[in-house]
Amino acid sequence: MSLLELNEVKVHFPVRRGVFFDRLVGHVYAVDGVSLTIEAGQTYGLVGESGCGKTTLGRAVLRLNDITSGQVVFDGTDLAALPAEEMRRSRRRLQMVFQDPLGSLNPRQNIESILAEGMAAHGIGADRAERRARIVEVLEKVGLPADALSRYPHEFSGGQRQRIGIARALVLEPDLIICDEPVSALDVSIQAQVINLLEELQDSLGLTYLVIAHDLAVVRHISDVIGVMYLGALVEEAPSDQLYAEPRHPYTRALMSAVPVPDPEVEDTRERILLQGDLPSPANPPTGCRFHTRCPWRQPERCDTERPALVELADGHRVACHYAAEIADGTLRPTRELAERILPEDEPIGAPATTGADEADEPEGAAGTAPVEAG
Ligand SMILES: Nc1ncnc2c1ncn2[C@@H]1O[C@H](COP(=O)(O)OP(=O)(O)OP(=O)(O)O)[C@@H](O)[C@H]1O
Repeated sequence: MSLLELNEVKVHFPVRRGVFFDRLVGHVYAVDGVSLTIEAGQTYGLVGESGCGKTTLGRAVLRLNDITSGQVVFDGTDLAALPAEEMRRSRRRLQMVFQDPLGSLNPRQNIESILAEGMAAHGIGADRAERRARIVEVLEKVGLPADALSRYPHEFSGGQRQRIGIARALVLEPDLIICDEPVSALDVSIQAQVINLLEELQDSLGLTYLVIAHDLAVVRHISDVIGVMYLGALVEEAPSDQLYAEPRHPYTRALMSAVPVPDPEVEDTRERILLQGDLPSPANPPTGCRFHTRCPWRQPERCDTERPALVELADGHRVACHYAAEIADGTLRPTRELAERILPEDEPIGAPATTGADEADEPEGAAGTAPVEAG
């Protein structure tokens, strides 16, 4: 059963200029038509470079950002259409865990007060004693001692603070938790502990997660399904193992090729894709396929003018690329100048499909090449 369904969700931020910011000069197309479904009890991992709209999408689900258009159907109700008071009540069931635990915890409140605040706002627990009992129970679940109650955020380590952030969500008994970069502020050694905790809690409490992260390794470990975002839109979505075994979108392949592999033999021989240019501005996204300005397989005309839909190629594997099938079976070769950088030296380059790669097709503003880096 699906718990959360997004239908063509758009979040466009107005850009205003003028002395009184009264002149509308354009929009930032932060999220520009995202449709996805999250099954109850599952984890959906959302990845992509910094600025691609992951956080804005997460916040839109909670209506912390205004939704320009589209539906956010949570357990059968379209949150985008709910009156403010009903939305406030629904928020108990949808919680967010933030990247920076310290920044999201009030330094002047002790842990009991931080956790009790949300409970009181949502009418959970008849009195202070009842709330305290519940808080103690949750602190134990997240691996914190009961004496944490009277302590303050700065007295805890980064990993413990993230546990407090998780506890703050859990005391409200949510169904869905949106974890926005839940471990990226933490030491690598602590990251695994927090990820394991999230998994244990999911198993014992039947939680559903939307995990937003730039780190593909983190997302892979925890996710059932992964969605890859580029400039406000999903470019690929697949069950986690399937995505790693057979990434189909050129952008996903580039992201994956930037992740180091621990085996030196594999590391030396595997595909490495260096993307040209920087991420275009979401205030002025490219026409056609948004990735065409950086795509090693770009075909002039169609890619420049026609926006590809997210199409199901295999069971649960959706890709937004006009040439996904041809790239996968090798009938479409990358363009010549990029091919030199992405193919092993002795592999022949060629194929007529690359002929469009002349000076005139150089993407605008492509100031060189840079390995793609997410987050
Ligand atoms: N309130 C806002 N007003 C205008 N533009 C915004 C606003 N919030 C975000 N943006 C822009 O929307 C785009 C998407 O931002 P968002 O934070 O969602 O990306 P992200 O993928 O989560 O990146 P990061 O990993 O760096 O947080 C960015 O270009 C950002 O500058």
